[in-house]
Amino acid sequence: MRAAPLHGTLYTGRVIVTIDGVAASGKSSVASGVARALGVPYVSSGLLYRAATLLALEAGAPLDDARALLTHLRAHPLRLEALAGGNRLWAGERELTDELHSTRVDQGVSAVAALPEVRAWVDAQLRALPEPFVAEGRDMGTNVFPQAGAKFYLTASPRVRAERRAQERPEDVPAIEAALIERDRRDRVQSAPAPDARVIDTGPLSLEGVIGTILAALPARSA
Ligand SMILES: Nc1ncnc2c1ncn2[C@@H]1O[C@H](COP(=O)(O)OP(=O)(O)OP(=O)(O)O)[C@@H](O)[C@H]1O
Ligand SMILES: Nc1ccn([C@H]2C[C@H](O)[C@@H](COP(=O)(O)O)O2)c(=O)n1
Repeated sequence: MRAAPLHGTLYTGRVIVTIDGVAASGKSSVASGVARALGVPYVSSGLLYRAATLLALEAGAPLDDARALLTHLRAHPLRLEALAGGNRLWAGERELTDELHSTRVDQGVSAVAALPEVRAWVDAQLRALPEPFVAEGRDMGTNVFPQAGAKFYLTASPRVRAERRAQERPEDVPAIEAALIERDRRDRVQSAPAPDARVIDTGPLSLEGVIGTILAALPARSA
């Protein structure tokens, strides 16, 4: 992996790197590694959709009721703390981060993310963040930051992704694989590579290998 100083001057300006991809393709791990190497924060957009879903579930609000969800979000403002080492998500003084990757949030989040009003709300939070940063999600390179200096899109087969995720969760590989395929299907509308994104199949690569591939592909000067 390249050392941070190589990109130190490049990423002090208004530069955004986007890393999109399918569920569990390694977006947040890779974005964190790239951000650390560049000495900038990374931004996990999925956490905002996950937090909106958790609050709706807790309030017993229907996940397809955009008006109720937005009213709730305005009453309970969320704050994304974007750091290179990891992102944290707060609702007022309460930290939600550790509750955002539960199975029930996984199952509900695609319905919430399908609502245009919620997407507009999330996009506004993201566009208000100070540059530079590495942004990961589904539509960072296509919709939210089309002006980004460098764009990547991560893929891997559902089986590979499920095997990786099974190392983190006490569920069996076929059940995780089926859930990933279903979430990919539900997120398909907003999850496509930008025409100018480099697509990376992470299947044959280690985490360090993917991070190194991205660092090596960054333009020498893109500000
Ligand atoms: N290239 C890789 N080689 C091996 N393991 C990897 C690789 N990329 C990611 N992983 C592992 O796969 C798991 C999923 O990665 P991660 O959580 O970063 O994916 P994600 O795309 O952000 O997931 P989600 O879409 O659910 O938010 C983690 O355990 C991570 O360490
Ligand atoms: N830019 C984004 C980011 C996320 N989503 C949706 C789709 C995912 O199922 C969900 C959780 O994201 P993850 O943590 O898996 O990255 O949020 C989206 O539609 N657009």
